[in-house]
Amino acid sequence: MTQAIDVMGAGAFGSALAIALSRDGSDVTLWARSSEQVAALRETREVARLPGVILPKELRITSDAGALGAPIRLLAIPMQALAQHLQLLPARGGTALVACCKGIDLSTGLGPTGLIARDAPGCVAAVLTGPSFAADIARGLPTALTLACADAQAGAKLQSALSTETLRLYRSTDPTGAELGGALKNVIAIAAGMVIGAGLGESARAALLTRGYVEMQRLALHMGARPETLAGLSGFGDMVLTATSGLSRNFTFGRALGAGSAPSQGATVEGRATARAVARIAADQGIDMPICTMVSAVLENTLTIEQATAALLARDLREE
Ligand SMILES: NC(=O)c1ccc[n+]([C@@H]2O[C@H](COP(=O)([O-])OP(=O)(O)OC[C@H]3O[C@@H](n4cnc5c(N)ncnc54)[C@H](O)[C@@H]3O)[C@@H](O)[C@H]2O)c1
Ligand SMILES: O=P(O)(O)OC[C@H](O)CO
Repeated sequence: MTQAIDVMGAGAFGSALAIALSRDGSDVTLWARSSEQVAALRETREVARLPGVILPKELRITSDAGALGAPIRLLAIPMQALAQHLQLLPARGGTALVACCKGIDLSTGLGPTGLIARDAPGCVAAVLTGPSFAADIARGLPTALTLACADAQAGAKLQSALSTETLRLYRSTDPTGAELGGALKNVIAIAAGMVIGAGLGESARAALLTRGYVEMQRLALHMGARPETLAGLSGFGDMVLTATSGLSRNFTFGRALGAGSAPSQGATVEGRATARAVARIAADQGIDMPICTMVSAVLENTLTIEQATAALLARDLREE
């Protein structure tokens, strides 16, 4: 049976997922925010953020939320826009809302499934996350992601509906761990970019990733996540991709800051807001998160990268 899926957000990731699922035979509707964007997409079938990629002709494109109604809705919009989006464009009860964004909401400290539970209580909350560049998914390159949903039965159905020949989903019943891994790795990727941009070397990056991963685990476990989730695709896997690739917006943002040059404007760099949210949570709840806190301080201009590096190196010596 053909599966109907709505994808909200016609940026890089939403478009890539819509393309992959449509090619796989699902009945996909891609929702974009403005009628101008819809008109351009319908006319050219090209996505500005995915150069060279053409939208399949079967894929419907709309800005009319009234035209949506599939039992599965993917939410591929920036994290800080999710709360408002859920309130302005509610889904009918029973819809599976699959968050595809990575971050922590600044005003509430909630992750995407927490916001869905709060703002769409009659819906199923799930998160799709893990190491993947939109361009790779759109090109049909092999990719593995985590589909996490607290309801095991609903999660298994989503895993099956959203997997394709090249997009392989592993399921988890730990959305807290999956979404925190995806959020925190962006902060670590910014830090890794700063290290490389500032010329501190590959050894320093390896040390930072290892200690950054300890911080990811520390915060996530404090929030009730399972350690194996952090060790999986959504945590360790995505940290490796994002903190080592020049294709990552978070890494390249940090690298530009480290090199003392201006980061490119207009890119969705989720780790910026997440760093602030994490620094706040760490201070409020007394969780030791030195790297994330330093990233936040550098972004707030209260520390330079040199000062942050010196402060991290001067911490008390400890057991690993
Ligand atoms: N691009 C990737 O490779 C990739 C991979 C995995 C996950 N993600 C995640 O997907 C999410 C979206 O990233 P992206 O790469 O598609 O970003 P993008 O900048 O390419 O697109 C974002 C989309 O959200 C829309 N949008 C912005 N503000 C909005 C609002 N207030 N209400 C509704 N829609 C709004 C924009 O119009 C745009 O269509 C992020 O959380 C990102 O971490 C991206
Ligand atoms: O370009 P980034 O840094 O937002 O990373 C994209 C994805 O999250 C990588 O998994």
